[in-house]
Amino acid sequence: MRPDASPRSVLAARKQFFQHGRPDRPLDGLVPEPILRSWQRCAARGLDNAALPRLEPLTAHELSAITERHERLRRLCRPEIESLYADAMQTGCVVILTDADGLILDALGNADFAARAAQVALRPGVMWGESSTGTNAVGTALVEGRPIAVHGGEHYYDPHGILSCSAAPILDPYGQTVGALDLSGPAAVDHRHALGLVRLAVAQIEHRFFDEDFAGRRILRLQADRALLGTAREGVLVFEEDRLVAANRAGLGLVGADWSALGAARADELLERLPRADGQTHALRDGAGRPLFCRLDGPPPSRMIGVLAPPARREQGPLFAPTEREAIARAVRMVEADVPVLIRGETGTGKELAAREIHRLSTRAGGPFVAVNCAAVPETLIESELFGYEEGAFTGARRHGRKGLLREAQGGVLFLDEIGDMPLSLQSRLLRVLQDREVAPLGGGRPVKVDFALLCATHRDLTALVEAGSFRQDLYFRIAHYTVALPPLRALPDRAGIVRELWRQLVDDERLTLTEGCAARLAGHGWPGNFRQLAGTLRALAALAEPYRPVEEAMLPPEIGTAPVSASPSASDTTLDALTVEAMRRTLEACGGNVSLAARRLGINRSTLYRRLFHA
Ligand SMILES: Nc1ncnc2c1ncn2[C@@H]1O[C@H](COP(=O)(O)OP(=O)(O)OP(=O)(O)O)[C@@H](O)[C@H]1O
Repeated sequence: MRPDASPRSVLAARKQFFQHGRPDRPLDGLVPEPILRSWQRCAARGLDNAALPRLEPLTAHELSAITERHERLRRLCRPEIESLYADAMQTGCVVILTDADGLILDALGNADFAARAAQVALRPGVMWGESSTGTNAVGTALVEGRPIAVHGGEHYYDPHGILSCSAAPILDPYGQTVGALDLSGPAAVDHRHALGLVRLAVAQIEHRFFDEDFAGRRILRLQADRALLGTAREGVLVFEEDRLVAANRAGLGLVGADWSALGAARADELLERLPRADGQTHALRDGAGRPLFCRLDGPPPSRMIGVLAPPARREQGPLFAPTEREAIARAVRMVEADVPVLIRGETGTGKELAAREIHRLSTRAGGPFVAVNCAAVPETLIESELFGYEEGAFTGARRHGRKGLLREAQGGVLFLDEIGDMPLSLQSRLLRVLQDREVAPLGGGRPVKVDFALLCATHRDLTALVEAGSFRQDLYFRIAHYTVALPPLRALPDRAGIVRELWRQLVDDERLTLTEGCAARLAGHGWPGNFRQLAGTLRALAALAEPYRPVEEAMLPPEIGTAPVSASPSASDTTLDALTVEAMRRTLEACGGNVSLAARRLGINRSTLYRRLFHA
């Protein structure tokens, strides 16, 4: 128990506040100010302290969807949770991580106390926001926006008097609250170091956000105490084109600024100068003349001031989860052994990208990759396209005939996309080619030996097509020896991570970023069009975004992420469409009507841009 608020004074305060019904009267310092403010907020909401709080725990399914949305937060917090866990085990506590609303995502720690804590619903899936659960460390820290300890009777609800809790909000580098970390134990035990431990852990977690989001960028680390530079207690400020774009609380405090300085304050308004980016400690003064120790990490000076550094080369390439990567690696071995591979997955799940990846990783990488979309080529042309023809084979045939795509894939990979749409007659011809390993062009030419690896893809259920008689069973057996099944985006773990990584890959401007909340909402959406649809939306958001103003949830169509993750296309798709067209218009305007330039910026074809804007 904290020395400055004895159980007796808290009891007296409760009596005065709850029994004598004097919520507006100061309690003469019987409880700390933030606790009194919180009691007053709760009383104003009509919460009854003597009753049990109304709890509506999430179902296991809902909880798992929400924890998945917060995968990045959980990942970045894991090392601190684990080290606090060791402490919690010894002191009979639990470590708790919540989202920004106070919903418990994880609770780890001493089993005895965890069982008692569960009696007051201190467990995953339960909301500990102040408006529902009264004064408590998590909820009140989130409302007050700072670390807070709530001991025993300081909790609003009587049954929570068995708890002693210390919590601190976790902020991202843009000042957005993304969650809270809490250490809770029995009220009877003295946990005087708990708040300090939680504070330190949160400072470390917030540093980790910087390490991940701003690796290789201009990060200024600062402290008034030289010995604290390089520790979790150092301040952090990030500058872009000499303007402050991200910070932690300590960093802002040290230069006398607040969150409104982001995107607005220039380096020379906050500090006498920026030190050289040499990783050395420099002594300088802040804007008000107070001494500080600073270290600037990041790109060399010539790229630092005034000029936006050219974007660092990003890690490109498809995003596949470990399971799919393993399936692709096995597919490569199949290809080496001349076994055809079938790639299955809904539209936009990356079937063609997977096929290209298999080609890239195989010993056929030096050979061609020939892709044919069996659904897109007219039935009348597909035979000649694939098998080629001799000169004069039919009216309109090219003078010297045509080799055909099967022969063009010689030494490489032939990728037959939408194989389920291949006409039956051609299926027989393809089967013969696969058996004989030779192609006879239309018009009676001599058969030619072919050597290609076959990859096929489909979003359809080929076995159902076989049963319906529209797909040959023998061809099915021939092409489906080994199958790579690509899951829909909504079934993948760490979708927030995927959203961020795809954003990094698609948006060639590091000044444009997404807030945590925005990434989480995007991650929670169902995306019936999978990666293709998500990529389109991210491009649209990027076109609407402003430098140094992270894209916030408010910029998303309201339906995104609020509907449960489901397979069915939702009404949001029409809004997404509108958002896309709006983004196209704005980009075209920004490019002075230059369609080619606008299309390049959006990463789409000119023809697509024309079609969407002028023939909508
Ligand atoms: N794993 C991935 N990582 C990154 N981007 C992806 C991934 N999968 C798909 N995409 C994006 O989605 C677009 C569509 O991918 P792709 O054509 O490979 O999908 P598909 O499953 O073959 O689609 P369809 O069935 O409609 O032909 C790509 O251009 C790319 O922008």
